[in-house]
Amino acid sequence: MTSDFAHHPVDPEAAGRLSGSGLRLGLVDTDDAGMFRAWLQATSRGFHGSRQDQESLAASMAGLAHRRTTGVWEEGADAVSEPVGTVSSWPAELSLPGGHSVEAWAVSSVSVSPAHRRRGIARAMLEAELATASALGAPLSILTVSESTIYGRFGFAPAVFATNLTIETRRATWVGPLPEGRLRFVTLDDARALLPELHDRGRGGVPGQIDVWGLRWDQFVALAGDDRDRAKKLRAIRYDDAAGVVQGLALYRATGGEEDFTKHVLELEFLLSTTGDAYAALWRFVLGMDLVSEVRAYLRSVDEPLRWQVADQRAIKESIEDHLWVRILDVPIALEARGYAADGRIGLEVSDVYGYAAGRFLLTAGGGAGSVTRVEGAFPDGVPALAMTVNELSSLYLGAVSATVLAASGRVTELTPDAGAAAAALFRSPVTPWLNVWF
Ligand SMILES: CC(=O)SCCNC(=O)CCNC(=O)[C@H](O)C(C)(C)COP(=O)(O)OP(=O)(O)OC[C@H]1O[C@@H](n2cnc3c(N)ncnc32)[C@H](O)[C@@H]1OP(=O)(O)O
Repeated sequence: MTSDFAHHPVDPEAAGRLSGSGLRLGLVDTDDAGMFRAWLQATSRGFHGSRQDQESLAASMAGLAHRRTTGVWEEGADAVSEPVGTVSSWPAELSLPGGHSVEAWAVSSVSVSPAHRRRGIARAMLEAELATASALGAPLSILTVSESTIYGRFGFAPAVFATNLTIETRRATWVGPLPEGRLRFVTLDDARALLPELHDRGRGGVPGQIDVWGLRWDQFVALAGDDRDRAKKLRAIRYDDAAGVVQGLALYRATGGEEDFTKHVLELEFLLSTTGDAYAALWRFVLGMDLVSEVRAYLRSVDEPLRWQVADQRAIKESIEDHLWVRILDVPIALEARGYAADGRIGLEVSDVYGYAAGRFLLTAGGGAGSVTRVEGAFPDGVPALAMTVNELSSLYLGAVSATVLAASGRVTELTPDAGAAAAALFRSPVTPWLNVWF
């Protein structure tokens, strides 16, 4: 993808449509402090955030300047007035099954002023993002959503799920491994220095993870953001293995305990591990904490080994939600980028109201890799085939959703008997997809 993605001209079709309503779609020059500040304040208001103070504006400006930053203004508004629509985007490295990765067009900060909603501004901005991503050669786009009802119409679909855990510590006696390494508290600055390296070491093996930007790490350790109470209570603990190599880190806060001091809640904000050893050591530490009756953990994998490391699985209550949404734009490039757990062929008839992913494709998987050809007319004899929209193909892409389930739900049509099972075998991911950040 071109390194000049931030300056690629806005989509003329979407811009023309908005112009007909007295609105201007344009890029924010992130070197222009006044213009960028106004865009950031509009975005914050759109998400019911605080009016940003100078310190947090400065952090956002430094941390987000590299992104493509787009706004919508009322015609005639000057450059430093707040836009009525905001969106940002950038090429993110998305981990795929088989230890592969792809550059995906990440979309974030979609907001429209509450005074300008339901007039098609978000639609124009999203359609412009898809056109830009496609023009720049991105095979797919990704986002995390505030509401799950907005993005299906643009071809996005849930592709990675995440779970929030509530754990009753009294029942969660540790029965897992007893690692031989060492746990020790570190400062938030030290945690900040460790997080990117630990994340980068582990993310390639987990489909759905992305490369995380610096400002997000600052926010994790409360070095950015305006929640002072959170910053005061946040603790960081690292795990070094028996050889002395750092292999994991956890961030947590203890809250509550006012009525009964033995019943604090431990909010596990982040737990990152690069080995099973580090995972077990950090979870064991968290669950064994004195004066804590409940642990709450956020954005965890839907397939946590933890379930098998406590005496009573019912100590863990889960609340699963869609998390990462995917929108495939170029079917051959996207499907050839990932690895496959089985050999075989499958025919895919894909419809897409925007046209990007529409067509008939033959996927041939062998030796872990896949190749895709376009098919005119019928699929070859004997090849199992499925029909679906781009949404379902996007849900299947990372292996978190099974084609048999989508076939049973009626979302995917089996054009030949048992094609769902054949596709499920090909698309399956041996590692459960997971994404541990919002963007
Ligand atoms: C990737 C992310 O950034 S996720 C964050 C999304 N942003 C937010 O939640 C912030 C608060 N909300 C907002 O700023 C706005 O309400 C937005 C961005 C969600 C929608 O902006 P609008 O300009 O009002 O949307 P627009 O008028 O273009 O509507 C486009 C379509 O989405 C639908 N839509 C808009 N908002 C919603 C919603 N909250 N829930 C469900 N559907 C919605 C509209 O009905 C319309 O559907 P249609 O064209 O198929 O009939």
